[in-house]
Amino acid sequence: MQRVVIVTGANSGIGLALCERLLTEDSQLRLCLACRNTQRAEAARSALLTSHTNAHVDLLHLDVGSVQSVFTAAQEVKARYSRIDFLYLNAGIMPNPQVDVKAFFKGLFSRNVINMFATAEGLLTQQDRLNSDGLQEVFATNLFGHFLLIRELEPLLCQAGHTSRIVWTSSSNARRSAFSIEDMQHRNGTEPYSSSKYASDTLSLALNRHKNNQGLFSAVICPGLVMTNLTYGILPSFFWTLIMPIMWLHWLFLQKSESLDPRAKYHSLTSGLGTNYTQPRKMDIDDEMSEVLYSKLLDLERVVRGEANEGNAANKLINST
Ligand SMILES: NC(=O)C1=CN([C@@H]2O[C@H](COP(=O)(O)OP(=O)(O)OC[C@H]3O[C@@H](n4cnc5c(N)ncnc54)[C@H](OP(=O)(O)O)[C@@H]3O)[C@@H](O)[C@H]2O)C=CC1
Ligand SMILES: CC(C)CCC[C@@H](C)[C@H]1CC[C@H]2C3=C(CC[C@]12C)[C@@]1(C)CCC(=O)[C@@H](C)[C@@H]1CC3
Repeated sequence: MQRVVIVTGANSGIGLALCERLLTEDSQLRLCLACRNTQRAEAARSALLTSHTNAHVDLLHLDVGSVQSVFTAAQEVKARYSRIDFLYLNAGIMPNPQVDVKAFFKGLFSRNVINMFATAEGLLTQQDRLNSDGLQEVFATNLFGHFLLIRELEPLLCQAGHTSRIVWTSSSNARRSAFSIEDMQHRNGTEPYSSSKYASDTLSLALNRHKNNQGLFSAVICPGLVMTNLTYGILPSFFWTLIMPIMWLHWLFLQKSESLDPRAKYHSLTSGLGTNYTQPRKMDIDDEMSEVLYSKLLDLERVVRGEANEGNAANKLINST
């Protein structure tokens, strides 16, 4: 049977590379590129069709950072497909990133140096802002929009006798200490990216707990360091070329299909001999917090649904979460 796969943020970087790979693995796929920018999405579709001439590649307009766009896109998906086999939640942003150069040089001569290169711990801050729904933009894009999308698509994802998978593109930058359940949108901190990625790890656990019995399974992957628009937004490309000899240890990907552990994040790594492999590592998450996050996201969902029906008023949202 033709498998239906949806990829958010599919028009560039990891999302586009993933689509290439998926079509190489299974040319019969029904692949749907869920993107916010129609022009870039069409360019990505053309590029994919150049290398896979007979592929079925659909486009879907989706701004995952906008509640209304998620609702509209989900309606469209439900009209087009009768089920979803894979939903890759890959779209992500890291706005206005700043690298703390002083912390870098300090870290370079500390015992934490390997970890620093792998996770950017203590090095990266961002400037977040409120979006037009009154939500923090990084939270809305990297986490909440995807959560709403899952909720809207549950009829297609949770079907009797059928297994569907969700795959989150997380990050080694996800850190427990950057996330607070009292401030899940990260209004008061300077590491919204790390917080949102930690929240997606935690949410994945809760989704497994609530949805496995309905045939829906969630997994978290961690692509390592990949040269994309996101990384070029952090530092210019010549810099990356300069530090490449050091960074090659944290290089790209190989995913094997295996039975996935809901508490593990699947890291893409490269051995000293240049072989790519995937390694599951236990995530620093706990059941209780994942449950609280899940129910807080459901509360927020109720609020935005109320807002969407009334068609307005960001302020209520700001005050209620
Ligand atoms: N590059 C890296 O080293 C790492 C990346 N990641 C994660 O990988 C994922 C992909 O990022 P990457 O490929 O690196 O970066 P890119 O910037 O190349 O890709 C990000 C994609 O997400 C899309 N996107 C952003 N905001 C929205 C939105 N509101 N609605 C819909 N689509 C949106 C972008 O679309 P548009 O073109 O319109 O901006 C783009 O297609 C992210 O989740 C990132 O956090 C994780 C670890 C490391
Ligand atoms: C002299 C320079 C100012 C310092 C460069 C330090 C590098 C070790 C970091 C700079 C950007 C970092 C980074 C990541 C890891 C550490 C750095 C390469 C990530 C790969 C961490 C995981 C992610 O999600 C990526 C988006 C990060 C990209 C930036």
